[in-house]
Amino acid sequence: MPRGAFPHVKVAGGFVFVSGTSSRRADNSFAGVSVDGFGTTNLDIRLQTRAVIENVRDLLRSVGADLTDLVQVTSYLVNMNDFGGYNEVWAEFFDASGPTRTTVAVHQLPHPHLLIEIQAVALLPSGGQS
Ligand SMILES: O=C(O)C/C=C/C(=O)C(=O)O
Repeated sequence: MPRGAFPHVKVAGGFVFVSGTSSRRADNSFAGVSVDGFGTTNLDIRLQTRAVIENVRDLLRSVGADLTDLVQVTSYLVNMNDFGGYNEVWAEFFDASGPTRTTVAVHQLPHPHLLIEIQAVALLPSGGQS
């Protein structure tokens, strides 16, 4: 469920628009977040990036598209020091034939445990024709 009055995904004009997506799971916990025996919270950019891309993939599949249909991605990192780990996991899913990409660092994301959020646009495989 979105945490506000907006959809996770919207189809318009043959394109699929995916709202800012995090590593949030259905139970509202986050992938890539763990708390050790001392109560210290550890955030993992690789696990979060993988979960975010998989969440985007699930949203695309819910409207008949997939990661291969992505044309444009904007990634928001809280810390550009995470760029290496993020980029490494990105390469597990995409190569230079994948979507155009812009990566920026932002001051904050909607939850303090989030290191990354991704917003994306895909072209419906059918071009919107049914
Ligand atoms: O909170 C999330 O899991 C994903 C982020 C959502 C937004 O960017 C938003 O609420 O606008």
